[in-house]
Amino acid sequence: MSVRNPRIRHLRAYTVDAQGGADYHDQPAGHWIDDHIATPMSVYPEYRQSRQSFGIDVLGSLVVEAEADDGTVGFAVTTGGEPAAWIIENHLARFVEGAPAAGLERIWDQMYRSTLFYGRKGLVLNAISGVDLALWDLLGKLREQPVHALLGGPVREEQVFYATGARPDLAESMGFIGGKMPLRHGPAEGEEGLRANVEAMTSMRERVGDDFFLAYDCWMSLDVPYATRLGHRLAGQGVRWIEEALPPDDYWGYAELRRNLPPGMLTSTGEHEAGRLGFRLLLDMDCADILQPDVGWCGGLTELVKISALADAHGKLVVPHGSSVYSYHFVITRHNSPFAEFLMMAPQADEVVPMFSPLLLDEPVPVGGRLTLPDTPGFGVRLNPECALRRPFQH
Ligand SMILES: C[C@H](O)[C@H](O)[C@@H](O)[C@@H](O)C(=O)O
Ligand SMILES: [Mg+2]
Repeated sequence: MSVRNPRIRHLRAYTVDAQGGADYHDQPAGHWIDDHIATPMSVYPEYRQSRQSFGIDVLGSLVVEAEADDGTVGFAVTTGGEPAAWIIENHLARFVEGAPAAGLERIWDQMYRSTLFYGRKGLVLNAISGVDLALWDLLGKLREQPVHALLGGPVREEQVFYATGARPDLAESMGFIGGKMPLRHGPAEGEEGLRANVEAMTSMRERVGDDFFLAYDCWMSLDVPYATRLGHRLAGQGVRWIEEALPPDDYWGYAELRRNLPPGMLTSTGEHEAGRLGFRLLLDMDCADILQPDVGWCGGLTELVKISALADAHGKLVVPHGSSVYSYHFVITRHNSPFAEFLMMAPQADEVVPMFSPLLLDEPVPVGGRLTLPDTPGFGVRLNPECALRRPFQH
């Protein structure tokens, strides 16, 4: 069998006008994901009730297409919208076009080094991730292999999932192994808020079985004293981990919190961290038991492979944040990623719907909390032709 290894002739970045998609925080009113959820902005009463009120959905979805000179097209979706599209078209495309489709490492390195003067994390790494994932999809299609095969192949037959959403009790009945709820109140909401946070978890524990794990997602909203008190008030309730309690740059705080939490209650973070050096800091400083890179934000699959190897060498789990099919292809190939996250995108978290709906076709979802990935080449998904793409900048 001959190996097709053409060059990349075109890189294109699009935005999408539809709601939802890769920017899954962009949902209609009444959706659980935009209900009263604790955030760093909860210190301001006027921004407590809705995350959209402070702009959680301003970026929008990004679609990146990479076309090889034999006409094969790979693509990926993530968040980033117009600002990321601008970076890709005006800056990153030069490192991709003309390069061999199998030259992922060199392309990644050039994108990263050339943007260091304004990048390193955040939006620029979103853009790099989008390009990197599109290139993995392209390579899989050229090689006629699923991405998980390019990564070394599955280490297990099927993937099990925990669910994130407002209704872990319903998730349990759907077959998920655990449920993670958003914390609703931040420190500025005082003792009453703390009591409500504890009561919400206590009542959820009463509604689920003893073997079903629960976790609290704090979305960067707390400080060390509050998170420590919350952890101790929840002791004995089968709370497996306290997630992203602090701002992502507070490595010192995470290390302290990890020491403070009651035995058996783990610390997790990394959803808003990027790059192997960011994760190295989390590991070196003993900040967390579980790392949660988002493959659409942390630098893509090329970087996630390195982050995961570092974590593995430190005996830590990597349970990637969301990112749908892009993380499933990775998780199935690694022993230190024993389960995956599924974000419940149904407005009331009462049914399983594809996370990036309506943007992708063939997006796999867990059934009974489990998933066997198909062997379709690349990531095995297609763009939904009903979602109109717009290319705001063309190089
Ligand atoms: C539910 C959380 O507040 C976020 O919306 C979600 O993106 C995330 O933090 C997660 O871990 O899934
Ligand atoms: Mg989270």
